[in-house]
Amino acid sequence: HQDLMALHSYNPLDDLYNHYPHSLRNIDELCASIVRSHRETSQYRLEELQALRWKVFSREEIQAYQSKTVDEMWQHCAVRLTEAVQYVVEFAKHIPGFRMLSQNDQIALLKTGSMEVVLVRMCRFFNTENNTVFFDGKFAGTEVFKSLACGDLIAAVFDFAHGLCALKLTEQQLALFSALVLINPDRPSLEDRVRVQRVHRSVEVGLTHILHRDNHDSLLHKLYQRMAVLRSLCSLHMEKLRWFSQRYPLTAHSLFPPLYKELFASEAELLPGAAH
Ligand SMILES: CCS(=O)(=O)c1ccc(CNC(=O)N2CC3(CCCC3)c3nc(-c4c(OC)ncnc4C4CC4)ccc32)cc1
Repeated sequence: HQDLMALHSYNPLDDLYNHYPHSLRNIDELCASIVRSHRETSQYRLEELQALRWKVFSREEIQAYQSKTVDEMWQHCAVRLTEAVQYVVEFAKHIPGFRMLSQNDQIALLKTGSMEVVLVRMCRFFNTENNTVFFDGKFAGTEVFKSLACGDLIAAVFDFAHGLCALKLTEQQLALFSALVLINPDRPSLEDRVRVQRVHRSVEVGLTHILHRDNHDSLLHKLYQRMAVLRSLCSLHMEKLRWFSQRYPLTAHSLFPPLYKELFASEAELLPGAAH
């Protein structure tokens, strides 16, 4: 019976605790710095969003959005997205190990990862009761984005936000999950994949540590499923972006400097210095 009990209560992290107590301190420090960085770069505080929770757009305001032309609405959204991406870049810079990567690897991770983290963060300002997302100062339903002519993409974004909200992640879990999404060793064109793998692994141990401490080990598997959905969402988005850029080359060229150049030219910097 005793063995059974021992077996039942076995947890891989116990090894970590017992054999490498010093690394436990490191894990706590790692988690603390990622959580601190998330809090300082989250763009909106949860209390602010809570206060605005029922501030939705009026019929007139929705009309105004819907009467924008396709490229006007894309431009408008691009400004909002670019703003959100800047906060994610700041978040990335404070993840222990991220700054040690080469400049090119930092850009390669941010090129695709920053959009994914924007989508992960969206669950912080998503109201599942009326299916609205905080956008442009109020909570918007899918109808606000009608003139983007990307109904399937917007529906997928809302579904993703719903799914992530359902997991009821704490800010700490969200911070570690965001870092895990960003530090992805499978990104294309990485120079030093092994180094990225090492940083990814440390963040993964941090997330496992947090989930174990919160007695929510089952969440890790669900978070990995969410990451797969995230990747498909972002490739759908890239498809739309290519379609949009072919149809409205001038807008795309003037408006999406960082991503446009990255999509259609050589390496352009996505880090804040170049984006302004
Ligand atoms: C990265 C800088 S860049 O390289 O210059 C760049 C790259 C791409 C684009 C065009 N895509 C775009 O604008 N998108 C796409 C998506 C919906 C699919 C994935 C995220 C999205 N979302 C929002 C958004 C929100 O942005 C902060 N906040 C709340 N809601 C929403 C909308 C419900 C989705 C607002 C714009 C927006 C623009 C600029």
